[in-house]
Amino acid sequence: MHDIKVENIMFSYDKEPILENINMKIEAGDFVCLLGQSGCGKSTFLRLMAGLSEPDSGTIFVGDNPLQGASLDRGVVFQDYSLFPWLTTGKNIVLSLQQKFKNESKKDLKKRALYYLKKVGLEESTFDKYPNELSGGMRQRSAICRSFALDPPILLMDEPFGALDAVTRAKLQDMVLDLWRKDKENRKTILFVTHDVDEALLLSTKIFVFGSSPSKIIYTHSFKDEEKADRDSLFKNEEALELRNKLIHIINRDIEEKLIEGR
Ligand SMILES: Nc1ncnc2c1ncn2[C@@H]1O[C@H](COP(=O)(O)OP(=O)(O)OP(=O)(O)O)[C@@H](O)[C@H]1O
Repeated sequence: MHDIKVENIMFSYDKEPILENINMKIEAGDFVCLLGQSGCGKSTFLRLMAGLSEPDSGTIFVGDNPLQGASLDRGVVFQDYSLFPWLTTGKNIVLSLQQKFKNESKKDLKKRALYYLKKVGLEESTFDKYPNELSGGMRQRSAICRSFALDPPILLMDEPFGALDAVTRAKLQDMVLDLWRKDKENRKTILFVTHDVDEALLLSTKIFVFGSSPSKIIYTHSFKDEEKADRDSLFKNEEALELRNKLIHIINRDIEEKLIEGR
């Protein structure tokens, strides 16, 4: 369990600056939501966190160690489910587990996969089904199942529920919150990209709002434990409503400023 420190990260694509001077402090066990308008660089930042790209300058520390490349310590869930279509769901999960739990037998890995399939609300029979035989929600549950079964201390989630209908989305939000909360001793640090303010308010212990062109952090909010609203109280709690309006205002202002700049 390690804190994460992001120091002065700069990143550009083909000399086009995307991220400018990103600084963050994240405590181990935080549920962090990264908010911001479309195209501002949230996914780019998550790719840096995953070690899939390198910053032009600056350093990300996990504990005392500068982050270098991809690692099984950081699991990733993307919006597009990222399951190989030619393998059954079970084989997809076991294949990933084999990389981490090298000494475990296939039987034990299957047992582990089935345990987590149940945890994410999927039937055992899902194990033998191909991804195209599952609904979008079931595929995303499978991808989340794989990530939790791998048990990384840090989980990076890039708009994992963006493609789902509202009801499935709400169910999966509750499921991830539940999985994160229950693991009290060893709570994962989650970095979750979304452009949905309500989703961020429901899930996060900490919110970073990314501005655009090039992206800087334009607002940060940390919740104290007692402030945290749940789904039932979210829209009844005045402070949460005030924060919601503030976040929407900050993001809209950022969009308007970008439109004015582009004129
Ligand atoms: N591989 C790439 N090559 C060049 N430019 C890229 C590449 N990937 C992303 N970009 C650009 O970088 C900027 C940031 O993109 P990014 O996907 O990180 O934004 P985002 O905030 O995650 O957006 P969204 O919420 O729409 O997913 C955008 O202008 C995008 O067009």
